[in-house]
Amino acid sequence: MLLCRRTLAKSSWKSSARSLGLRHYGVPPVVGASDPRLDKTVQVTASKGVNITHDPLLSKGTAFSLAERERLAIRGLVPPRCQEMDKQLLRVKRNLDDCRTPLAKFVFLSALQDRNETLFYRLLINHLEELAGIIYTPTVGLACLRSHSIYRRSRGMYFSTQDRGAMSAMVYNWPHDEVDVIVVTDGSRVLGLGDLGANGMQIPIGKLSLYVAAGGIRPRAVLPVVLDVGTNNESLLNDPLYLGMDHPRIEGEAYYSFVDEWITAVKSRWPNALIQFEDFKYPHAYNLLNKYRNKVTCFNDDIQSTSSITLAGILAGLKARGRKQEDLHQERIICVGAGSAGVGVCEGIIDCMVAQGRVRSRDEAYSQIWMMDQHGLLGNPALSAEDATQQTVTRKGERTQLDERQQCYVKADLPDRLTLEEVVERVKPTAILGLTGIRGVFSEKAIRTMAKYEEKPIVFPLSNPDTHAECTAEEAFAWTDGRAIFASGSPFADVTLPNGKIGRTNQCNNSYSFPGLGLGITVSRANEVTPTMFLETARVIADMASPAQLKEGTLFPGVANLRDVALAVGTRVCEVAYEEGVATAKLKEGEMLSEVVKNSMFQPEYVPLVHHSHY
Ligand SMILES: NC(=O)C1=CN([C@@H]2O[C@H](COP(=O)(O)OP(=O)(O)OC[C@H]3O[C@@H](n4cnc5c(N)ncnc54)[C@H](OP(=O)(O)O)[C@@H]3O)[C@@H](O)[C@H]2O)C=CC1
Ligand SMILES: CC(=O)C(=O)O
Ligand SMILES: [Mg+2]
Repeated sequence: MLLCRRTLAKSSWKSSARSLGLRHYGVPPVVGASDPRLDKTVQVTASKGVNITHDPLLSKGTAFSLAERERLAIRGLVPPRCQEMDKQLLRVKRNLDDCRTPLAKFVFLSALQDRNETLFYRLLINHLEELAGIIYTPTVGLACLRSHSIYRRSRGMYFSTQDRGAMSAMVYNWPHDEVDVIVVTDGSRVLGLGDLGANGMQIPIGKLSLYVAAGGIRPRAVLPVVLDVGTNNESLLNDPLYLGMDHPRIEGEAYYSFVDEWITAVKSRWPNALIQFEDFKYPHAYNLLNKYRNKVTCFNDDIQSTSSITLAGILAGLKARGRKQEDLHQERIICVGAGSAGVGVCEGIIDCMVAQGRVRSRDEAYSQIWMMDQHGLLGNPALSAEDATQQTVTRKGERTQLDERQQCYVKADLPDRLTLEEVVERVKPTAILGLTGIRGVFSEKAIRTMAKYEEKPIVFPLSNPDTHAECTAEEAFAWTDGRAIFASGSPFADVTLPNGKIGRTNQCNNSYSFPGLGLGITVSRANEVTPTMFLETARVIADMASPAQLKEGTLFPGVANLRDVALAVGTRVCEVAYEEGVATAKLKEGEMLSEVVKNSMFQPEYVPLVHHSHY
């Protein structure tokens, strides 16, 4: 049907709209309207012509119908044949498969996202398992390292030290009034790759792509942000192509007041937006979380959603061993890494032990976790001097003062700075977690010793990307005679064991938790992110694997099912928001929360585009 723009009266357009099966033709919705369900029916736009074909949120590439081409003034601007999404998917997948390297695939997918987000997200959802490893860890790590070389087009917003005093005006440069989720980094600890300054932008972009693909947040309602406070990375500072500020990081009061100006600016324009702090180095990560957690809707991904998924992995691991989740307090856990993620993960485990009511005090829960940093065990310095058996290597540099969070884990009965091998021999752990960013920290000797005492040791090298994992899957299975319950931060392939059986690998990454958390918080419009939300996220995910999967060592649904995981988590988080009185969205009488959450999830489909003058 060809609709002629010039002769189409408003009333006749409405009847034509009805015949096209459009549901929202009554009250003109605005672009980016607050009800996400509007996006599924008809999209109203003030744009025309190339402003549509060049807008990744509006473009359909070759799929504009003749009627749309006519009424939106794009006749002749695209090839004549109207080719629907199935053919487009065929084309982009073939082109993607032709890319020789993961980084080339990353660049290809970024370009697709920049010209047609609907197609990008459909492709991503259809091939989530394969493509998550490109837009997210491990390839996103390489993209961050090379970001200044592969730069094509800007996405998201940068706020830098030259923008002091201007941020409250700058937020209005963003073209969308509705922002549901902001992921912000200062690039100070990007995965396990260290300080990458403004190159860190690829992390918020990748996280938000998963917020959309898995969590069903609308693409137009996400905002990736870099706070460019400088970098201490000499090689970037000396690189003429580097795109960030060319000075060392600001610290102290200058740093915190910079972040404060940004938070104030963001909240003045988008008071309901969820802010996810990402890849901030320790202790800034904790300081910012503690400063803002009761003032704005925010959480720290590395601290809190990592704790949810790691706790889920341990709880599922207990079931895989034939134990109960309530046996958590009997686990002896070594956590190698005492930074944001290590401390955050352990706090989640402690919270769970306390919530399960199986420990008499929080201190009793702390006694089940042995924490290590690069200097070794957090132990008792007075005992180190006396301990004759201690083989502690001479370690360079002094440990800076442990803060009150880390102090909780100090073991008074063990010498300070014991090596991993020494700790394993003395503690006989049942589980070991790696959150160091350092490849090879789990030594063969340590894991073999662990496997002497525990039939099914939980071995979780959680650092990203894969090149920075504390051990590989092959190593973990080889050193435990195939008995390890294994999960890593970045994906590792299953391992064929010498006896022909398969050593199952799991990806234990916060990508299992943050999309659902964001979904539940967005739908409920929670004004606070509560500790229960993280505990319940863990519980929901821990219960997802079937007994048969657990028996063979599979702890979670595969990455291909991230959308189902996010729906389950999002529904529970939404319920918690109402139960705890932090939800501000009104529910209609008789509405089922699970249906509300499900229906709110963005689906990448082409919807009819309507120019607003037609209303
Ligand atoms: N799987 C997932 O979902 C997630 C994984 N991570 C990964 O966790 C890692 C750490 O992140 P984060 O905690 O934020 O980083 P931080 O920099 O805050 O902490 C790193 C910690 O590792 C310790 N460390 C460094 N080298 C060694 C070593 N050789 N032996 C023992 N400990 C060591 C550091 O000790 P010291 O203080 O003495 O230097 C520090 O305590 C990153 O690689 C990240 O990718 C993070 C979040 C989520
Ligand atoms: C996964 C993640 O957030 C990290 O490695 O930092
Ligand atoms: Mg992170």
